[in-house]
Amino acid sequence: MAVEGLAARAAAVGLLGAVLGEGRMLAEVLADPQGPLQGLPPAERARAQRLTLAVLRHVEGVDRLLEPHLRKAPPRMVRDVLRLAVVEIGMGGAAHGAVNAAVEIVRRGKRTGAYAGLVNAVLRKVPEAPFAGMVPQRMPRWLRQPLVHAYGREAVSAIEAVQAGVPPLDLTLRAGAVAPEGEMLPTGSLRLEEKGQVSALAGYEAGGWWVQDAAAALAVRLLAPVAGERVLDLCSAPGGKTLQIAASGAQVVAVDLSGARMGRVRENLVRCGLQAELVVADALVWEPGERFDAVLLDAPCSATGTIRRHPDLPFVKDGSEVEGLVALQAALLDRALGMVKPGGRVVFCTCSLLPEEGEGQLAAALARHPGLRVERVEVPGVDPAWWTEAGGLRLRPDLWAARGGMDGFFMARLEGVF
Ligand SMILES: C[S@@+](CC[C@H](N)C(=O)[O-])C[C@H]1O[C@@H](n2cnc3c(N)ncnc32)[C@H](O)[C@@H]1O
Repeated sequence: MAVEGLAARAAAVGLLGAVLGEGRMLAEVLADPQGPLQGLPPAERARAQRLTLAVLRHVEGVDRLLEPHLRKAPPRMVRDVLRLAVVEIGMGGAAHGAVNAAVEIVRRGKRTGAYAGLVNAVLRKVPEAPFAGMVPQRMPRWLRQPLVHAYGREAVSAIEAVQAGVPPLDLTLRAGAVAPEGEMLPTGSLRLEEKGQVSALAGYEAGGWWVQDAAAALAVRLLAPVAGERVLDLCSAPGGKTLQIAASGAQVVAVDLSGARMGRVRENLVRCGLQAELVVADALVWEPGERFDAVLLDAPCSATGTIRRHPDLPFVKDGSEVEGLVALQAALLDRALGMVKPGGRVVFCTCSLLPEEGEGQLAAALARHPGLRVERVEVPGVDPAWWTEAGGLRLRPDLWAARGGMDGFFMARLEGVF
């Protein structure tokens, strides 16, 4: 019997195995030509990816629901098949289609055929609306604990509730851009609920907009580049902020360590008809040969502010990289401060929720550089409550929760004598 959507579901199970079983980041698996998506047409690839993300957003609750029906732990692949079917039903999919596909995938598996009956029996016991009353998935302890300490239990639960949902798609627009229908956010980003294929959206070819989370778009607003200025974009790939700076009319020099990621900056610039000088280099050693009017440093970080878009992160990372990242961010910030003209400004930002990669970095930089000061400038649409006492912007997924939230970021504008 042919089961509709079997290939996409089987691929989703493969993706889940790579993330949950092998600890690989989803982006890396998706880009792997030998990965589970190989040979699938674009629509099926998109479906497999959508299903995988949905499962990763609900693993904890779904496992709790399955637990009473499993006398002993089934093989990992069988568990992922069960998780996928429950999530599909939870998302409103037809139960019979999800169950048939689950049974078929297990039946066809090399060592799982004997579990087909169990899968069928367990899934028949799943309630019609399995997500009802399900507690949002908690972040892992290494991350949750410092966040509870920084923001309180209630805020962390609110962050987790936002992370359980499918995030909207935010676009950054150039003046006069042809853009799809959406909600204009107070900060100027356009928010779409219904996404489909990005390249099929109105105005994509014309290049008047690009995808960038509303929170991410605020870093360049804080930098406020103006036409004719020389602006350095350190750690620039894949280039959302490079495009934004270039669109202001400033001359951008964009630096990134990764040649492959810089390729994406180039593609984005071409599509949008914008220009920037691209340099593939290590910002820790690169010498610009000039000083800039303004510098943006979007430093590498734990990316813990982006879990709603990357729900694989909590399953793959264990926090062990954070200490090294904090040291790297401080070193990059000192480099950035040395590349700006007297009287210029530096914006430091990270897409992290961890204070040590944000508020802590700011405090440490002020202690290292007594001539440095934090400038709190007017950014349209920014709620005054988002500013920290020290003058940084702390953005969290639970801000604008009813609208779908925003990525977690910390950003601060530094001026003075460096
Ligand atoms: C948070 S991402 C930047 C996102 C980018 N600014 C944007 O808006 O699309 C951090 C980037 O830092 C780059 N990076 C990491 N270490 C670096 C270094 N030592 N020098 C230059 N770039 C580095 C990474 O390759 C990565 O592309």
